[in-house]
Amino acid sequence: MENNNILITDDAANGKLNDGKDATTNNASVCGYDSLHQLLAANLKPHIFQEVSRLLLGLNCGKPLQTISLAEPVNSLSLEHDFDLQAFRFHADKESVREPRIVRVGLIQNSIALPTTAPFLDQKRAILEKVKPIIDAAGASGVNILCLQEAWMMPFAFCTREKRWCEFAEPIDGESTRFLQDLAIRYNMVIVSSILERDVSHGDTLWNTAVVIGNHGNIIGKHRKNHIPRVGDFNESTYYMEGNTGHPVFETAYGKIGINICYGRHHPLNWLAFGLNGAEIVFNPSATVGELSEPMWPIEARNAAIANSYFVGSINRVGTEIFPNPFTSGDGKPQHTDFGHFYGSSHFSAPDASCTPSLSRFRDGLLISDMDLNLCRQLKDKWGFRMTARYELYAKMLAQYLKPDFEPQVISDPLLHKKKAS
Ligand SMILES: NC(=O)NCCC(=O)O
Repeated sequence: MENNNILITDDAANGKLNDGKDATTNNASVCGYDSLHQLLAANLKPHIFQEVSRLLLGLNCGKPLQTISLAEPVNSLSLEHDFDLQAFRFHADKESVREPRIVRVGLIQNSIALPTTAPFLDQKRAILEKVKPIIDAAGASGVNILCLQEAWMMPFAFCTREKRWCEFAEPIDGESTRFLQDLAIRYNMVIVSSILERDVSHGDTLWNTAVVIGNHGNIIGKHRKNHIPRVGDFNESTYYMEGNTGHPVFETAYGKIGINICYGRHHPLNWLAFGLNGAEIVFNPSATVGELSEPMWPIEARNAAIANSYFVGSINRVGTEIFPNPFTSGDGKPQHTDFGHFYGSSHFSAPDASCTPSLSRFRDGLLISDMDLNLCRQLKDKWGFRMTARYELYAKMLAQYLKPDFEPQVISDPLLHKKKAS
């Protein structure tokens, strides 16, 4: 079947793709492919694919995003431990006053390692063990800043509402932080680790927290998730409250970073606040499922990067996690034992509207990107979003809106009421 110069085979139209892969071989795949990008690359003629990529991924400094080839042992690690590995480079224009500020950033997505019925300590240790070779690959690639997915050290059990999963919580300097501190020192790498935190100084309170570990293994600080979801099976408010750390930006050896944890990505003001505090890269460690959010996933982060003139690193976990006891979603539908499929698809977005292809929808993965942080200011100079933002207008509007006697500014068509009256 030939359609406007795009090759769509009859097999593809019927669910079989033209390399013989069956669209149904892996439910979590994109018609048999790891990602939409791979599906398009394999099924479009090269010149069509180039044009589709220009529109889908944008251009960086007027060109398609460059890939980077990584030296051994990185490729061997990815083969041996079966994780997706991709690497790209975002350029900025050459400036005459400032030197380029190139930083290598990594994102890791992973599934859990043992069934959720295994003893909790075994589950956590197995995840740490599984993620270690991926961190080693990041370290061997010279990654400067690495971010892991939301609550990477445990199954995302917050769908169950069962309190026993609280046992996975750790203090800021707990087991998983200590594990990462050693790796941060070994690889001279900043690591952002999103954990279920137990705040022992405040009555054993729980938080959803990102710990920022410096490249000398020191704990630079923490940020607690600002917006807690109450959607679908995301029953996180049963476990922890809205964060109390504001919108900190951490000045690290490699750049200024912020962390907008998962559901916070739906809140443009949350993204804005990290930008106002000077972030150059904002990470979005997430845990979200296909049915709920997949069409939103590539849009929100990219929009945040554009609107706030910074880079965004989006990370989502992978796999389907089955829990021992069934639960319902309060929607009259049958009870079930899983959240749905965590669709991975981690990627980077840049302030110039370009973005990388996504990692696999169903495999563990490491995404690496070099980024010249000079691009942030170059985009501020070009588009002037900060200058033209009219913050004073919105500060006034929000101050009004927060008052109990707020009245929406609506100007009704007088004819509307006349018609209603007659
Ligand atoms: N972990 C989390 O906040 N998930 C909420 C669902 C979503 O934001 O897609």
